[in-house]
Amino acid sequence: MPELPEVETVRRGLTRLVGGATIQSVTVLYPKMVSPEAATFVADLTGKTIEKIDRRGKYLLFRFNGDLTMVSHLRMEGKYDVQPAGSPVTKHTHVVFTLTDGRELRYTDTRKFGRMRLMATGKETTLPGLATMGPEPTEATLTFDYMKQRFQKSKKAIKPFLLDQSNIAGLGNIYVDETLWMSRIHPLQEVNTLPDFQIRQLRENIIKELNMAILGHGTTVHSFSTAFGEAGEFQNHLRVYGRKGLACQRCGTPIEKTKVAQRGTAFCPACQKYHKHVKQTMILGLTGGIATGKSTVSAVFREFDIPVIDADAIAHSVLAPGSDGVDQVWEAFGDRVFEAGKLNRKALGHIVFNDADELKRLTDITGPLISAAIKAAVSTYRRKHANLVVLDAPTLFEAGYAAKTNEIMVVKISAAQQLQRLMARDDLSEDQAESRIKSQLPLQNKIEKADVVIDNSGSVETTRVQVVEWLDKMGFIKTPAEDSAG
Ligand SMILES: CC(C)(COP(=O)(O)OP(=O)(O)OC[C@H]1O[C@@H](n2cnc3c(N)ncnc32)[C@H](O)[C@@H]1O)[C@@H](O)C(=O)NCCC(=O)NCCS
Ligand SMILES: Nc1ncnc2c1ncn2[C@@H]1O[C@H](COP(=O)(O)OP(=O)(O)OP(=O)(O)O)[C@@H](O)[C@H]1O
Repeated sequence: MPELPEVETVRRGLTRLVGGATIQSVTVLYPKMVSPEAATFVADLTGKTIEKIDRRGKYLLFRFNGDLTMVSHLRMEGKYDVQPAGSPVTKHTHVVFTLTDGRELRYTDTRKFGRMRLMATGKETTLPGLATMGPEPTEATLTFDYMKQRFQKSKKAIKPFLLDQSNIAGLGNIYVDETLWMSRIHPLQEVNTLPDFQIRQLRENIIKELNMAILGHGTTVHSFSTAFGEAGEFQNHLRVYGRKGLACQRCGTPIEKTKVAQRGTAFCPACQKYHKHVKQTMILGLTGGIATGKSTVSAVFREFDIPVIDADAIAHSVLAPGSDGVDQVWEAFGDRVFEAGKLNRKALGHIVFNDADELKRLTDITGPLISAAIKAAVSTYRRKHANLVVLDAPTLFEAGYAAKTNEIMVVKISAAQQLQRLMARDDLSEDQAESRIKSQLPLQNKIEKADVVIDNSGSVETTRVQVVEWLDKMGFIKTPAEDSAG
């Protein structure tokens, strides 16, 4: 069934094709499809000009001169196309608008579920579907305050809640699954258990995703085509819908498919966990390539008193003198990485960053220790009711921490800058720096998985501004009034 992006794609196409065209005659081949009854429908439209085509939710609103509006809903399979007059119609063509310029605007619908209603302009807002319709998902119309007060009142599962057009206009099965995946929300999560940060994420993801889908001319998974008879392209960008059994593009876990409110529902069981109780603390994963600027970004969070869990520091502590980790490293690597009984990190680094098997041998030891320490730190901050905790981890994706976060921020710089900053900071040769960079997942790969990308190729201050903007957008910067109110 066409959702908002597909209907908007049709609206844009039709505006180009028939905006300004005048109707010479109308043939109704399936009278049940139109109202008022066919003879009046035809008489009222004859001689009228299509001044504009609007959209509200999944409804098309054809505006004619004489203050007439035709409300058209495509339902499951409805399609408009424009053909030269007299060319053969199909058995599924139900309404033909002959234009004065020798073309025909035709409506076809294999399922015959679509409807067209002609009425005085302005009256359409009283139609059952339109009268109760929720806000359009745009920056200006779908506000956080609206969502918050609406969400507080509902104990429904989020999936059917979002499909209900009276809450938010335009979403259907595909984009609900996509935006829930983007926001790490389980489709069965009760709406009133969502913390503020998830409402903000969901709001932003709905607006972003629908805009992207419009730019991609909609999604064709079944039969949708544009007014030009072409398939959409956005099906190539879907992350969960239609991907059952395939790896989650964020964490690698196979996507599952289940039924929620009678609708097929795809989700990632690792990224979209169901929570019995509200999880108030947002975990922001912060990553990038080596020396791209994670610590520089972390410093901004610390400036706002936001706790940062530093995976590198934890990695150091699990290999501290006398630790179990060091014993295990000695058993695995032997004396060659020890000097006077002390672990020689540089020597170990030299081995592991030049040989993937050796790196795996090391991370098989350090991985579980680091992971347990991160888990303990997160639990501590949750108990303290922190609103936001940053997990700064260079190997966030490689080590499998991505599914444990609510959002991922990637810090990027150009390849040349990365090499130069790494060589300068760690006093490495070009070869040494390159082999460290190569031992990590390519930066571009991380950027593709990111929810937000911080560009650190300019000054530190330019980077700071981007981080502060994110904090502000997510509601983590309190105004002085909010602060004094506690
Ligand atoms: C090999 C070790 C001893 C080298 O120590 P050294 O003091 O020279 O470097 P340091 O620990 O400060 O790491 C520097 C940078 O190397 C990169 N790096 C470290 N470990 C890895 C890894 N497993 N995979 C890819 N890159 C890594 C990161 O970008 C990190 O910021 C050390 O990096 C280590 O113990 N690595 C394994 C632990 C780990 O996976 N750490 C990452 C934390 S999530
Ligand atoms: N915007 C910037 N302009 C110039 N130099 C910068 C900028 N941001 C960071 N640097 C420098 O680049 C180097 C790497 O930055 P930083 O230490 O923040 O990276 P990192 O991603 O935390 O590194 P690692 O992967 O080792 O943890 C440092 O020497 C830092 O001072």
